[in-house]
Amino acid sequence: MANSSLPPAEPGTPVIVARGARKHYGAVHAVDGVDLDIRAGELFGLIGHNGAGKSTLFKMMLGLIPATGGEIRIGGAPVTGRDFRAVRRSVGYLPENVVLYDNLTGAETLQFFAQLKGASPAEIGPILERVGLAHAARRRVREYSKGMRQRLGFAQALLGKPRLLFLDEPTNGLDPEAIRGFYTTLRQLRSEGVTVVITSHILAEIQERVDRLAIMAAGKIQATGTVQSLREQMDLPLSFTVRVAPEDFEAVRAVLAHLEVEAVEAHDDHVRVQCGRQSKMAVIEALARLDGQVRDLTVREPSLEDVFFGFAD
Ligand SMILES: Nc1ncnc2c1ncn2[C@@H]1O[C@H](COP(=O)(O)OP(=O)(O)OP(=O)(O)O)[C@@H](O)[C@H]1O
Repeated sequence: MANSSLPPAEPGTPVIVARGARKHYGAVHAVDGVDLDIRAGELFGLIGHNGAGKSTLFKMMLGLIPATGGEIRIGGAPVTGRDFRAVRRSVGYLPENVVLYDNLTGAETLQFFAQLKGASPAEIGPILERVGLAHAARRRVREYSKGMRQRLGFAQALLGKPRLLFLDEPTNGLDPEAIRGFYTTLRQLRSEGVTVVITSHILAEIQERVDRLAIMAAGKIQATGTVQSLREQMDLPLSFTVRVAPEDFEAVRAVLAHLEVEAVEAHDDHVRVQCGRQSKMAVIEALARLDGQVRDLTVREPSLEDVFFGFAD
């Protein structure tokens, strides 16, 4: 069971609440009036350009740097207040650049962090197993690859059975297989009731994996929601690829002629159609009339990258 200092919350109830959170460094408004509700048991993504303010917001949420203004509460406790010390024990944090000691082995590293956190040394073996480092437990960190160091950083964040995890760029340096394994572990943690907040620059990686996300730019949250709801908010066009023989290109144009479509372009063996979401079903119905001529049809939703540039630029 997890520590009781951050009490288990009903899934869906806000566990992190930010209201007007600000951090100014002189003229640099690193975090500039952030309102955010992160719910218990969700896998929440925070994305933004370099310098958008993500790491600063993380550190504020952890109570590591004082705010210039506004308030952040975790489990109801203001992160700058006395009660937060107890809550902090149920929070795991993987900083963007985790500091590791080259002369220690993986197991010794976790012993060191376990002491700092007041976590039981009995957790170390299972955690090393969980992050896929059991085989390297007795090797010195000096000999670790970048991906192994990152796994060890993740392992230290898991000490103390946190109910809330802040992971700043956790997949930095991981290969595709390791990234897949990492997200499997996150889903297991979520099923155990852990709330996970993660930042990443790799939008393709995050878009299918988080429950909700926030897009941050210039210290502000520009949009929050599921990937699908952000797509709908941005109202970017859908893209159809209609595979037809060149002699049928005109037939495609003809059935679409009276519909609201933004573009119809002929390519080697297909026609590319762009339309607003509201026209999607009408376009599908029209193309279905070309049964026999249309060989295949794919509909592409805007990617998170498309949505991101819409909100963050
Ligand atoms: N200690 C500091 N003193 C002065 N400015 C700072 C400090 N920490 C951060 N900043 C500035 O605040 C802004 C936000 O930085 P932050 O590291 O939070 O961005 P980020 O979104 O995490 O970026 P990245 O994706 O590159 O990690 C930047 O302009 C940065 O230069």
